[in-house]
Amino acid sequence: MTGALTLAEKLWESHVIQRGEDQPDLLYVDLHLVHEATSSQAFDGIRTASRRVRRPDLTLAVEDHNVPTDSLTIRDPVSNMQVGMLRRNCADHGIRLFQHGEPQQGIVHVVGPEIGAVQPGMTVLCGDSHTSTHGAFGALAFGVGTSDVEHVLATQTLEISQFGTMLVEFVGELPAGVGAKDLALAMIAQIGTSGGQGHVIEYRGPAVSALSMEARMTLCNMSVEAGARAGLIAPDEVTMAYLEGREHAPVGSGWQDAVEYWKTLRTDENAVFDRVVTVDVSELAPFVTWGTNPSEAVPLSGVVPDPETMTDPEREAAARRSLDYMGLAPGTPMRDLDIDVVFVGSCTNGRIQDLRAAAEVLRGRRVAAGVQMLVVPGSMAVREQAEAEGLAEVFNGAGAQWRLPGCSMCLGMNSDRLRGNERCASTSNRNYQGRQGPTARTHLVSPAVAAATAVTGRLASPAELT
Ligand SMILES: CC(C)[C@H](C(=O)O)[C@@H](O)C(=O)O
Ligand code: SF4
Repeated sequence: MTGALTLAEKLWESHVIQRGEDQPDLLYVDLHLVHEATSSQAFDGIRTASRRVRRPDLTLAVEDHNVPTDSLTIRDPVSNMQVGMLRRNCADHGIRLFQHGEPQQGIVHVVGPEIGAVQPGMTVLCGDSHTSTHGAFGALAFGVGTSDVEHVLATQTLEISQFGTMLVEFVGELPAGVGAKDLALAMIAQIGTSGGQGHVIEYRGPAVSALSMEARMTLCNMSVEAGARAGLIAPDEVTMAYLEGREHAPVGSGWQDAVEYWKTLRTDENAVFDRVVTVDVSELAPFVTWGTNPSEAVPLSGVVPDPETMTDPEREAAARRSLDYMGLAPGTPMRDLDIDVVFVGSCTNGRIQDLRAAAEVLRGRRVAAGVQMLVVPGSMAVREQAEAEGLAEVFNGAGAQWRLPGCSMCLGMNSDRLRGNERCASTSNRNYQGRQGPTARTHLVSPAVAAATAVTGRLASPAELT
C-alpha cells in the first residue's frame, strides 16, 4: 500500500507478515489478552494438537467474567470450573495470570492499559468484543472468536481480511456535565448498531482531544456497539502522560524512542476514509437508552418514542418489541422511570474517573430508599485508588455497595444479576434482552446519571439534584 494512509492502515501494514492474492493477511499480534469466558476451548485445541503457547510473554490473562464481587470464594460451580481451567492453562503454559483477589486483578480491558501493557502502534487481540477499548491508545485492537484465540495462542499471528476505514468527527465543544458515555450513545443513536460494520472507526475532533485516557477508553469501548470492529484515537500528549512510568512502559532512552515513534502514528493529511460521519456535540445532553439495543437512546430530557411515528418499518417493529420487553409506554418522560438497581462499573465505566464522577454526585447524599446501588471498580488498582481518595467512603456512606472488581452486573455470567423485571440504570455497554438477567430491564447511562438516579430513584441527571 502506498500514498497517504489512515492510522488504521498504518497499524495494519506494519503488522502484515504474509500477504497473498485473494487471501486474508497474516497479522502479527503484539499483545494477546485472555479471560476465562472464551479461552478454555482454545487451550483444549492446542493441547489436542500437542502445541505450546508460542509467546507466553506476550500473553496476559485475567479472571473477570465469572468472579463474584462480594466474596473471594467462587461458589457457583460453573464459574468455579471456568476459572479453575484458566488457572491450570496459564500454569501449564507459563502465562501471567491475575487471579481474583490479587492486587492487579480486574476486567481485562481495564487491567491491560493500567499496567502499561497496551501501547500506541501495537496490535492487541482478545477473545472479547470490547477489545476495541484499547484503540484509545492508538493501538489496533479488536475482538476475535475462540478459534482465532487458538490460532493466536499457537502462532502469535492471526489470519484476517482488512477492515474498512471510517472517520467519526465530533464537532463543537462538549457542554459541561456531558461525557464520553453520552458521546458514544449519541453517536450510536445517530449511525445505528451497524453504522460502523466492518470498519475501524477513528475518532477525531476537539471534543475527543479534550478527553482523558479513561474517557477515550469509554468511547472506543462502545465502538463495537456501533457495529465497528475497532475504535481508534491517535496518540497525543494525554496518551504519553498516561503511559509514562507504568509497569510495562519503556524507560530511559527506550521511552524517548517510543515517544518519537508514537508521534508518527497519525492519519496522513490526504488519506481517504471509506466512510465519514460528523457528530455535532455542542448541544449534547446526557443520553439514556429506552430500548433493547444501544442505539435506542434519547436525551434524558426526552420521552419514550412512539413506534407509530417511525418511518422505517424494521425500526418500528424493533421498537415495539423493545417497549414490550422494557414495559414502557410511548410518550413517557424518561425522567419518570423508576429504577430498582443502579450499577456503576464494567469495562466501559469502571475506571477511576468514572468512580470520581459518581462519587462527586453522591457526596453528602443518600441512595433512595428501595434502590440498590452496586459500585464495582474495574480493577483492584482502581479499587485501591478509590479507597485512598476517600471515594469508597462516599459510596458506603451513601448506602451503596462497594464491591470487588469484575464484570459483575454487566452480564449475567456471575452472581451479580437482576431479578425478575427489575429495572436498572447501568453504566455498562449493552442493554440486550436478558443481558443482566433473563427478564431484566437495562437503561444505559453515564456514571454521573447513574449516581443521580440512585439518589432520586428515577432516571435523573446531577443538574436536577438540590
Ligand atoms: C463473554 C464475551 C465473549 C463477551 C464479549 O465478547 O464481549 C462479553 O465480554 C460481553 O461483553 O458480552
Ligand atoms: S465488563 Fe461487560 S462488556 Fe466488559 S468485558 Fe466484562 S462482560 Fe464484557
